[in-house]
Amino acid sequence: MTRTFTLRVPATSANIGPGFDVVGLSLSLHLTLTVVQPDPVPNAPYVPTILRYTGEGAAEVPLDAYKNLTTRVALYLLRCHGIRLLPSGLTIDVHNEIPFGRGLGSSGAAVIAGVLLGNELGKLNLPRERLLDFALMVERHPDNVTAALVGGFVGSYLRELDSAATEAASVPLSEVLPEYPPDAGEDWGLNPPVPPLGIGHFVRFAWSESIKAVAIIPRFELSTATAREVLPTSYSRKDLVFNLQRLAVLTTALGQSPPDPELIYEAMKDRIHQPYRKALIPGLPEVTSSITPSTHPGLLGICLSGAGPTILALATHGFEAIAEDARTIFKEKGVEIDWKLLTVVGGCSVE
Ligand SMILES: Nc1ncnc2c1ncn2[C@@H]1O[C@H](COP(=O)(O)OP(=O)(O)O)[C@@H](O)[C@H]1O
Ligand SMILES: N[C@@H](CCOP(=O)(O)O)C(=O)O
Repeated sequence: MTRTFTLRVPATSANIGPGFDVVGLSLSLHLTLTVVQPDPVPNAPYVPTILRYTGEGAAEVPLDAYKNLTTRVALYLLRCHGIRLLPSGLTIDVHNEIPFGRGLGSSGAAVIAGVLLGNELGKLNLPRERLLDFALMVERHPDNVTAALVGGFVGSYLRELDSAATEAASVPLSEVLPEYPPDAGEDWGLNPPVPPLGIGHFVRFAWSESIKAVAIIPRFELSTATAREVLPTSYSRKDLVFNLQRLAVLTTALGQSPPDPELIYEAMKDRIHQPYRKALIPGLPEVTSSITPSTHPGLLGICLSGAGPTILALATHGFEAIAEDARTIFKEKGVEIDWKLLTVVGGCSVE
């Protein structure tokens, strides 16, 4: 019997100021895949996957299943379980609400969609902790993928691995997700790098229902890879302590009702990544320093979303004033924006 299922994965905002590569928040924009898997017909020729795509990124995303990030991740999972190809005759309709390269976790969502897809197609029944291991072999910082997988306000760390496991987890991405032609020989896909067990660990923090997220989204893309290249490889003790102090407070402060703007605004400041990324995002320091709880009642805190260029303002009210004033500041720097009022949502689903 033909099988149809739907995968839904939320957008995420990583870091929330001081929690670089540590915390993430799942937000109400989704990547949705509707998958139709026909019954296998014995001895019939292999029918390649049809991938259709609407919404954000539709003009640029590859529709070849061997080039598209989501289907490549699904294939990686399948290859690790002895299945060399996607099932014959598969049709995947993708609708995407998450803008590409804006710091809202589009690639993390695509990777989580890929592990869910592989898990379903291969009937692997892997628990979500194991799905996270596979996702982490592709997206190597845990903040986005963990929040997209489990939902809510999430903190995560990568376990210290022994030297063999470290080596296994450090293989180049090109070996995890090789691009290859659909007519590759019978030997293709044997011995993919299987992830070590239990790479990522996470915990969900409380989240105050009254807090909404204003995503102020510049109309330009900034790849996460580029925004990571500008970061230093070491930091001063002063800057590390600055972030650790704030992160410790923030993880509890955002779950309190009513949330305290005095505490949160300061706790969302960062010295580990935002100062280095300002050269890539004209207007970033001006927006984050001039929109404050005293100038904008309802604002709790403001930070770069993920690697940017989106700015995330957490607030209980006054959303439009926050976003329109950010628009004015960005405009002075020659940057046009769109903004969206988002809520914190649950993690991915399979139906
Ligand atoms: N739904 C998707 N399907 C396929 N590829 C995707 C999808 N979403 C994102 N990507 C890939 O990820 C890239 C963006 O990733 P990245 O630079 O990490 O930015 P982001 O902050 O949006 O995650 C896109 O340019 C595209 O190559
Ligand atoms: N911690 C990462 C988060 C990247 O998030 P994205 O949504 O921009 O992919 C970083 O800051 O580099």
